Amino acid sequence: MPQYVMALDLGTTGNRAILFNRAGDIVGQAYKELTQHYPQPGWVEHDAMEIWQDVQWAMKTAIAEAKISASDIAAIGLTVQRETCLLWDKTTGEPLHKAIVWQDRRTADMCATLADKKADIYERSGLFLDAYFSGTKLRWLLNKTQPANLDNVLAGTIDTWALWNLTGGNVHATDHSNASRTLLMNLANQQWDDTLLNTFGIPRSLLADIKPSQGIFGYTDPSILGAEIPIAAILGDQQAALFAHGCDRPGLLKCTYGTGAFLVAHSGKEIVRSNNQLLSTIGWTTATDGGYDLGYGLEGSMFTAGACIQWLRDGLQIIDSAADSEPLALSVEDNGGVYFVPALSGLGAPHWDMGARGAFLGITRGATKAHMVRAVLEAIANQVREVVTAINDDSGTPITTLKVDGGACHNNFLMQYQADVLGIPVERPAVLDATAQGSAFAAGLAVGYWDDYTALVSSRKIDKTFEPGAGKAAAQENFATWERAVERAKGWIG
Ligand SMILES: Nc1ncnc2c1ncn2[C@@H]1O[C@H](COP(=O)(O)OP(=O)(O)O)[C@@H](O)[C@H]1O
Ligand SMILES: O=P(O)(O)OC[C@H](O)CO
Repeated sequence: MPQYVMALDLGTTGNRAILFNRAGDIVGQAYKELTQHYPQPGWVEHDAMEIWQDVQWAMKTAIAEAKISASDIAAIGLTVQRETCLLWDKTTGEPLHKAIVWQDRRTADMCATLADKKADIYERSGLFLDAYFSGTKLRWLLNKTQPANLDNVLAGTIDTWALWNLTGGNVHATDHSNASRTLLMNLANQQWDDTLLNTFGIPRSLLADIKPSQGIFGYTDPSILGAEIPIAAILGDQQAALFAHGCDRPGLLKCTYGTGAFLVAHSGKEIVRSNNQLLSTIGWTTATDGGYDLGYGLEGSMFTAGACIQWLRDGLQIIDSAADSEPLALSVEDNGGVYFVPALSGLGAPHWDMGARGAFLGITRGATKAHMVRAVLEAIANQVREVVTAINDDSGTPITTLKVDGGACHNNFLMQYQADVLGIPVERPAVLDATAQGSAFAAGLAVGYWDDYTALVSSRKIDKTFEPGAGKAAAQENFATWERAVERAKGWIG
């Protein structure tokens, strides 16, 4: 009997495969960072072939590390960076162009031309008219590549691309949580919406079938791993983390600090609309005999979190590794008056300003790289505070603890400052890969490998709870000054 569940976590920064045993422990994993392409300012692309090659490498390496065989795997859960999308030729399997990443701003002008449709788009999709989402990206790709024969073309987000390849080109599908990020799905009936398809000029024939997040999507082609393994869950990575944290009802929320930071609250079985510029989205859906169960979410999407740290490492080259940011930030008493606005891809929630750009303010002759690194880490937490304030206002019940996960949560300085600036405890789990864990849990539950969701998520261990401490007053002051810096950076372009 198969003894493991595999998660495939295809994030913006990198792709990983993780094997979980029945106790929910990790028994093998493999990770490869993904090449980021920046062909022009504000543009970000991924090579979809590189993603698929890295997925195959990660699966095989994790299996080898765990010393198991593919037939020991009961199910695969797939979770992905959302909104990033591509077109490919189904006869050759070749992408027509690099995938356009969610952070990419190239379609900001296209969004401006659709401004009169903004209210209708929000009403139908729950999303704002912003270059972040897939709708305008797919239109840009069609304009650019001008496919001669649309019958041979398929479109998809990264889950759809990976699923199509995993199944040997047999299944062209996505799940409700990923589809809800495209600007093309009607949030109320969970189908592709003809008016939205018209607005963005996307032929329906290019799009994947939308299926429940938890349920069988297909089986791996035996030529890949030597076994036919069911792909039994697909979720957007933020929704997968929501699932892992046990946030399955209103009042429960989490924040994931990966490339971006995403605060998502479960909002129940009805669509909840925000008064504070948060998105309405799908949490996840679960296949049932006659259809599916459905849960919605409210989301504050912050485009740049760990990505700022990657930029300090690769762009400015003032740190050697992401982990170096912690001792550097702690090497100075405070930020020395330096503030950073993390608008490297514009600003998401709660500002939704595609024209904002990143900024350092308050630099004097005494500023050092330690002050700048500290300012960047503080900025990541300050933007989370803005979104927590928005969620608190929408729900009317202030949150009392923040559950967190994601790569940047390794940073103790960031977590402590987050607790200080929020004035509430921040709870960090032992397994920070909650996105992978959530997709594994969802897949394992779908095939009966596990049978009790509540028991499973309750068995997760907490690594550390960061309580607001001596830095609380200073953090509150910092936040007030930082808000002024944000105002200066808004509307910089256009
Ligand atoms: N110790 C650290 N301090 C701050 N940021 C970190 C640290 N370790 C990793 N990161 C950041 O976390 C991000 C990777 O996290 P991950 O959850 O894997 O992201 P994704 O799912 O977006 O690929 C990178 O952007 C990296 O810069
Ligand atoms: O790659 P991540 O984990 O930062 O997540 C990306 C989001 O899904 C974008 O919406």
